[in-house]
Amino acid sequence: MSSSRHDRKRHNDEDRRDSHHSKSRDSQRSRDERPRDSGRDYDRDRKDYRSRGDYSRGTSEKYDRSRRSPTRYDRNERNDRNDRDRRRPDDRDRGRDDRKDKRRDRSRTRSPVSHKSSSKKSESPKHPTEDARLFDRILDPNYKAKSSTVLEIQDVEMSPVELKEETEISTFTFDDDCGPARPTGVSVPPENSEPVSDEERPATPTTPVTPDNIQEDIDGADETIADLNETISDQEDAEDDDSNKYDVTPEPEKWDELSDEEKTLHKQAMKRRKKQRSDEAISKLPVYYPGLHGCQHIAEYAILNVIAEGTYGEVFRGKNTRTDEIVALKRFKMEKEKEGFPITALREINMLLKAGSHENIVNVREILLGRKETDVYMAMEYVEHDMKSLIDKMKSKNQRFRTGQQKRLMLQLLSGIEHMHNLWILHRDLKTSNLLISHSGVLKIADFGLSREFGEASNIETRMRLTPVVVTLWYRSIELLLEPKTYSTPVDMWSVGCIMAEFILMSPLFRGTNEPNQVDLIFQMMGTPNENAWPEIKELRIWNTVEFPKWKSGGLKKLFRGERLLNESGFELLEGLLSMNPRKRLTASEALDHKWFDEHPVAVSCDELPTYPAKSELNAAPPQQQQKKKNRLEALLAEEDPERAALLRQFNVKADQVKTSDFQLKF
Ligand SMILES: Nc1ncnc2c1ncn2[C@@H]1O[C@H](COP(=O)(O)OP(=O)(O)OP(=O)(O)O)[C@@H](O)[C@H]1O
Repeated sequence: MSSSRHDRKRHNDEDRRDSHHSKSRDSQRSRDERPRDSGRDYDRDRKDYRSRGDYSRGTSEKYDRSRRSPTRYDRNERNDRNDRDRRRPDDRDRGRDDRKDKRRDRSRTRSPVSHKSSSKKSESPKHPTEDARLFDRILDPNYKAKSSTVLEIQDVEMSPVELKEETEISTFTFDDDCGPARPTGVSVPPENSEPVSDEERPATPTTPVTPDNIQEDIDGADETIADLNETISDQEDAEDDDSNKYDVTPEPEKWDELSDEEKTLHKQAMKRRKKQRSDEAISKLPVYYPGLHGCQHIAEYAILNVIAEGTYGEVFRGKNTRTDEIVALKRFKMEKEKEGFPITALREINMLLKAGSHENIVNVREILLGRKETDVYMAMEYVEHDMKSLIDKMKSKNQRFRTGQQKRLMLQLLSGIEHMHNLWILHRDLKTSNLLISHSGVLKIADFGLSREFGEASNIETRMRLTPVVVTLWYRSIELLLEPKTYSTPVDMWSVGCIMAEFILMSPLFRGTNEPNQVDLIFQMMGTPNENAWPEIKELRIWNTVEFPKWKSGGLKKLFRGERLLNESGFELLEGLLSMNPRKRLTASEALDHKWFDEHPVAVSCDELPTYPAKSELNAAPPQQQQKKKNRLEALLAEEDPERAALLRQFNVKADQVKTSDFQLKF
C-alpha cells in the first residue's frame, strides 16, 4: 500500500474512532478505555465478535473458549528479569553530562529491579482456587456487580517498603517525608539559630478575608501610581544595599524619564522582591501538621470550577485561602462503598505520598475532609493539561511533536516511571489521559488509582495474587492479555512503548475493540511470537489453548521506518519498549540511557513544548484584568495607610481580599 493510501486509511480509521472517543474528558469516557469496567466490557465484547464473520472471529472464539477452560499451572514462575536487569551494554554511548549525573544518582538508590536479581527462582505451587476464581469470573453473569470487591480482595498485599517508626514521624519538620513542603525560594535558617518564640512569630490572619465588598469605584486611580504600587517600601528593602540601582524603585515623577529597558528591568526587580516577600510571609505562618491536628476542612479551599469527573472521583480546581495556591481537588466517590473507605483511594493516596516528591509525578498537598464524614478530598498540585487533550488539540490543527519535543516528553515520562519502579510501585494504568502537562511543559504522571506495590520475585505467593484485569485495553501489555499468573514492571513499560508511538503518530497505536481483537492487532503489527524467542509464553493460559495465526513481524518497522517517523535508533528504542517477551523489554533505566536521546536533534527544554489554554481554566477571570484591578486597590490602600499595606503584603493578603473602607488587621 502506498504511503498516502496508508495515511488516508489510517486517518479514516482514526476519525471513526475519534468520534466515538471525543467525550473522553468526563464520565462519558469510552468504555474500552476503562480497565475497571472490563468485566462488563468482556461480556459485551464476546457478543461483538460472535456476530462477526471474519478471521478474527475464529481466533476470538478460541480465545474465549480458552478462558472458559483454564488449564492448571505447575510450571516455574519466573517473571523476574534478573539477569537482564543486571546487564548494561558496555559499548553504549554514555550520553551528556547531566544524564551521567542522573545515572550516578540512580546507582545510589537501590532499585528493586536490580534488587530482584539476587532473588532465587522458585517453583510455583499449584493454585486450583486461583483458577476456580477466574473461572467463576468468566462464567458468572453477575460478576460485574461483585467484581470490584473480588478484585480488591485479590489485590491485597503487604508493602515491601518499611513503614516509618512513630517516633520518627513525631519529629518531622519542613521537607520531611511527612511534613509540609517548604515554599520554594525561602532560605532555611541555620541549624543552630535561635528558635522563634510564639510571641515573636507574626500574627496570622485567622479568618480569610472574603472579597465580598471589593470597592469597584476606583477607576479614577492614577495609572502611573498603579503601575508602581507594588514598590511600596521597596526603598526600605534596598537601604542596606544600593549597589544595584534596580533595588530601588524610582520616584513616580522620575519614572517617565526612564528608558523602556530600564522600566522593564525595574519591573522585573519588583516582581522578584514581591515573590520573596510573599514566600517569607508564607514561611512564617504557623505550620499545619495533619499528623498532629488531623485533616483540614475543605472550607480552607475555595472551589473555582469542575475539571473532570473520572471513574473514581470528581476533580475540581480550587484555591487555598491561606496561601492562594491553586490546586486540583479530587473528591473520592464514596456513595457506592459499603465497606468503608475505598481501597483504590487509599492506594492512590498512599502511592502518591510515597512517590509524589518527584518532579514528573503529581504531588499531593494534603487530604481534606468535607461536610459529611464520607466526603474526602485529595489536594494535588494543579497541572493545566492532560496529554490526551493536548494531542487531540494538536491533531485538530494538523500539528505533530517535533523530534526534540518527543524526546523531552519521553525523558520526563521515563524519569517518573524509573522513580516509581525504584520505589516498588507499579502504576498499572499508564495512558495519555493520565499524563498531565503544565503550562511550562513539565510532564507529570497522575491517577494512581490502580497502582500497587509489588514484591520480590522470590515471594511468588504474594505476586500471584495480582489481578490480570488492569491497564486500559489499548495500553495493556501482551502478557496481560494472554493472562499471566504474575507480572511486574514490564507491564508499565509496554504502556510507555504505546505512549511513545502515540507521541509520534498523534493517535493510539493499538486500538482494539475487545481483548481478542487487541491481541490480533498486536500480533499483526509485531508478528506472532514463538516459543523460541519467548519460552515463558507457554505458561500463559490463553497461549496454551488458542491456536493463533502466524503473522510475520515487520509491521511496526514498516510503519515507523517506512514512513520515516523515527530514525534507526529511535525505532530501536520503540521496539525495545514493545518487546513481546517481557524479559527482553527495556526497563525505564535502560530506556533513559538509550542513544536516541544523545543524537541530534536533542531534547528541547520543557518550555519549548506546546501549550494551549487549558479547558479547566476557561471560566477563570483573565489574569491581566485581575492584576490591574488589584494594582489599583493596592495603590489606594498604600495611600490611605502605608503601614497596613505593608502588613498586608507581609501576610500575603491581597488587596482585593479586604474591604478598603473598614479594613482591620487582628493582632
Ligand atoms: N493534579 C491535577 N491537575 C489538573 N487536572 C487533574 C489533576 N488530576 C486529575 N486531573 C484531571 O481530572 C481527570 C480525572 O482524574 P483521575 O484520572 O485522577 O480520576 P479517575 O477517577 O481515576 O479517572 P479515570 O476515569 O481516568 O480513571 C484527569 O484526566 C485530569 O484531566
